[in-house]
Amino acid sequence: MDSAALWQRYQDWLYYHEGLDFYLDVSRMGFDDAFVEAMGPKFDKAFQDMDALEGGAIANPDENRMVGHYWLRDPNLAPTPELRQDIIDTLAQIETFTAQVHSGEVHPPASAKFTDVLSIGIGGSALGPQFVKEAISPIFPPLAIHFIDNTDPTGIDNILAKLKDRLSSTLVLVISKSGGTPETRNGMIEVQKAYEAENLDFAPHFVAITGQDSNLDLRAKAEGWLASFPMYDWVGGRTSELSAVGLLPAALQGIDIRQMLAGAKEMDGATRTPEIKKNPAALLCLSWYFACKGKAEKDMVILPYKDSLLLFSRYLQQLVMESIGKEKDLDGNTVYQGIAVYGNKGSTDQHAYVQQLREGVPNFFATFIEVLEDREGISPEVEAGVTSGDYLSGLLQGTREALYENNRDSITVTIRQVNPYTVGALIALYERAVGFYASLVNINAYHQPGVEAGKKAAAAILDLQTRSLLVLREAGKPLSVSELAEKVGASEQVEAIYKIMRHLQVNQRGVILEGNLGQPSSLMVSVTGDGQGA
Ligand SMILES: O=P(O)(O)OC[C@H]1O[C@](O)(CO)[C@@H](O)[C@@H]1O
Repeated sequence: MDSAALWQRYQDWLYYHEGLDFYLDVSRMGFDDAFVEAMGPKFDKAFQDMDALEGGAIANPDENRMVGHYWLRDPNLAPTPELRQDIIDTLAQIETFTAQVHSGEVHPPASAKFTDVLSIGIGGSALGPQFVKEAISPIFPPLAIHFIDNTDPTGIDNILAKLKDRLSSTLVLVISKSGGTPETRNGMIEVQKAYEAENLDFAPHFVAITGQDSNLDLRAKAEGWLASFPMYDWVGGRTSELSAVGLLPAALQGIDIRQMLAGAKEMDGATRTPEIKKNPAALLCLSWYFACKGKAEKDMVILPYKDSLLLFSRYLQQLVMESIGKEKDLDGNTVYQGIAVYGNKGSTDQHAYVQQLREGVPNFFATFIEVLEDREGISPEVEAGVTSGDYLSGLLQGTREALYENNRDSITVTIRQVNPYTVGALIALYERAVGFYASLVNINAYHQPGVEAGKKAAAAILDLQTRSLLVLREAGKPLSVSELAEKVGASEQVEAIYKIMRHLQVNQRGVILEGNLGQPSSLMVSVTGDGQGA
C-alpha cells in the first residue's frame, strides 16, 4: 500500500474517544473489508453474549457462576439490589479503612501509624496490584507497598529482611479469593512466624481479602485479624483489580481509586456499543482474530513505550492466557485455543528481541502502547531541538514502520497520560476484548481447569515426600532410590522420589545421599536422627 493509501487507511480505521482522550489504531493490521463483513455475525453474537453476561447470566457454566466485574464500576448494573449494595458498601469500607489508616486512627499496637503494606497473594491476587503500583503509585506514597507473590523461601526472606525493622508498623494484606491457595498460605504462615519471632502480635497487623467462609476468612475471624474485605464469587481472580483485591492496596498507597473506577466505567460505556468500528474492544478483538485466524496462530507482543507500564504485559499475560488458553470449546470439541502474551517496554526491548520481531519468525502481532505526554513540565534538550521524549516517540514510530515494512502487523493504543483514570480504562478495555474473543472462538473465558492439574500433581509430590520419609525411617538402613520407590509402592514415581530426596538433602532436612550424584541409580538414601523432613 502506498503512503497516501496508508494514511487514508489510518484515518478510516482510527478510533478516538474524547472523554478518555484515547486512540486506537488498527490500520497496520492487514485485514480487508471482506474480512470485517464476514465477522459481522460472529460479533453480533459476541455483543449479545456480553449483554447477557452483564445482565447476570451464568456466563461461567462450569463453575455455575455469574461474571460481574463490570458491575464493580457501575453498581447500578448489578442484577439484584443486594449485589448492588454489597459493591457500594465494600467501596465505602475500603475508603473508611484507608482514611483511618492514613490518619493513624487505625494504627498498630507499637506504632502511631502504619508505614508499609505487605501484600501476600498470587496470580490475580497479585498481578493487578503490582501493575497498578508500578504504573501510578506516587513516588512518596503514604504507605510503601511490598509483595510476596510466591512460595520461594529466598523471595520471602528478601522481603522480610527489607521490612525487619518496620514489621511493627507494617500492615499485611493476605489476598486470596479461594482462601486456599498454598503459595499464599505459606507466605502468610512465614510472615506470621516472623512477627512471633519479633515478639509481635500479628493479628492487629493482618487484613484478609477473600471469599466469604473460605479457609482464610475463617482463620482471620478465629485469630481476630484487624479487618476483612470481601471477594465475591462472581468476580474472577484475573478480573479482580477493580474489586477490593486491587482497590484496597491502591487506596493505601494514596492512589485515587474513584478515578480508576471512573476510567473503567467510561471505557465500559465505550465498549458496549454494538458496532465493531465504534467499539475499541471489538476492534482489538477483531485484530486478534484476524492475526490468529481464530486459532492460536500468533503471539501477542505488548510494547508500552513508558517505563511505568512495564508490568502491563505481565498483567495481560494472565488475563489473556488464563482466559483464552483452553483445550475444549463450549461444545466439548478439542480446540487448543490460546494467545501467548509477552513483552516488557520500548524502547528497551528494541535492544533485546525486536531483532527477531523484525526479521525472524513472523509468529506474532505487536501492540504498541503510546503515551503522548512525555513528563510533567518541560523537557531539556538532549541535542538541538530534540528531547529524550522525542526519541522515545520516534523510536516507537520507527519500530512500527520497520515491522510494517516487513509484513508484521501491529496495533497502536494511545493515551495522553498514565494516571488512575487511564489505567482503569486500559484494564476495562482488555477485560472486554478478552470476553468478546471468547465468544468469537466459543470458549469459556472465566474458568481455569488446566491450573488444577498442576496443583493436584504438586499435592501428590508432597504426599510422596511424606510417605518416602516414613519408609526410610522404618527401613533404618540406606536404600537405593528404586528400592525406596518400590517400598513406597510408587515404582513408577522413582524419578520424582529421587528429586524429592535430592532437594531434602541439599536443604539439610535429615536426608543423606551417597554415591555418584551424576548417576542417580547408584545413590543410596538414608535419614539421620529423626529425619527432620518426616
Ligand atoms: O486468589 P486465589 O484464590 O488465591 O487464586 C490465585 C490465582 O490462582 C488461580 O486460581 C489459578 O492458579 C488464578 O486464577 C487466581 O488468580
